Amino acid sequence: MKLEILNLNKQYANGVHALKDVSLTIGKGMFGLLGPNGAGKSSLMRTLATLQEADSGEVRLGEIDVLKEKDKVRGILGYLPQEFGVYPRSSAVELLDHLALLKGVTVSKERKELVAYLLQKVNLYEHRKKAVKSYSGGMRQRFGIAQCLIGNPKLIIVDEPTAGLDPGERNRFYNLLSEIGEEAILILSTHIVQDVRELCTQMAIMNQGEMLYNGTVDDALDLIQGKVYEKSVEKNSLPDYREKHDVISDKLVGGKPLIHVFAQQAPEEGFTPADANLEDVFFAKINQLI
Ligand SMILES: Nc1ncnc2c1ncn2[C@@H]1O[C@H](COP(=O)(O)OP(=O)(O)OP(=O)(O)O)[C@@H](O)[C@H]1O
Repeated sequence: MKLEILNLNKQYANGVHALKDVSLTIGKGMFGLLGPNGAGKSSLMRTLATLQEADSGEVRLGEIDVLKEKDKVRGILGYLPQEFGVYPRSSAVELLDHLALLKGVTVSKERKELVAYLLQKVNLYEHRKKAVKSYSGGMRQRFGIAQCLIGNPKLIIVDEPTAGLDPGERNRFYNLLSEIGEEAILILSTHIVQDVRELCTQMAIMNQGEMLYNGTVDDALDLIQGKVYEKSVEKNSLPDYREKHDVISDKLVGGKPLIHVFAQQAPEEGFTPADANLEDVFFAKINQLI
């Protein structure tokens, strides 16, 4: 099964054009949708999850017309939104049981087995009786994945799932995602480059409603391989470098800015070839250098 998005457009009432002729084809496995805040990722995810109308365009999931046959999509969709609200006092078991019932698992014994299976899968079984509200960020996100998996979805959408997780929690969450990403189409929407680098082979980069890149992570890296140079510079000379060079990014290393520039050859004294990474591709695309 493939997800095909064709010329999708969305303009909000305030005039913001959140999706501009967006086209993408996504197959089975983990797909990374990368973009800075405000790029339009959530608008796209909400549209795919049938929670929001597009102005024009087409989306097909296998034989299903996603924009028209919403109930069919919902039957095979797992969605973890950016803001995942939970009922204040319900335990994980109660909440999952309730959600499974809403999703049509009406036989009580079946539901009980499913809930236990899901809680084990996301490693929350021993915390099953605690209120979800009391969970840490990482546990809550894993609970979010458990509810996503009810009904054995063919399309799984997770929107910015690792924001706010500490490194340990993030790693646990990565492992869980990579496990479930094998059997379905899984779209991971994120502004965190590391999420995509560690988990995805296929990816897209989006900014201001436009798709700037769509392809493999390796091809993305090839776009800049051998064309990134770095130099540690003084803070007050940054504007100068920005003016003279195609600066991809600057970040503080040991309190001093380390700049990455895009160039066909070593630009000047003091620059050394950098190991180009996905973050370089991301910023080079966003800043329209490539
Ligand atoms: N309901 C809405 N009404 C008006 N403007 C909106 C609405 N939802 C989103 N926007 C605007 O559309 C643009 C895209 O927002 P969207 O939330 O889709 O981006 P995003 O890439 O998911 O970013 P973030 O990570 O910040 O949520 C932004 O400029 C945002 O302010």
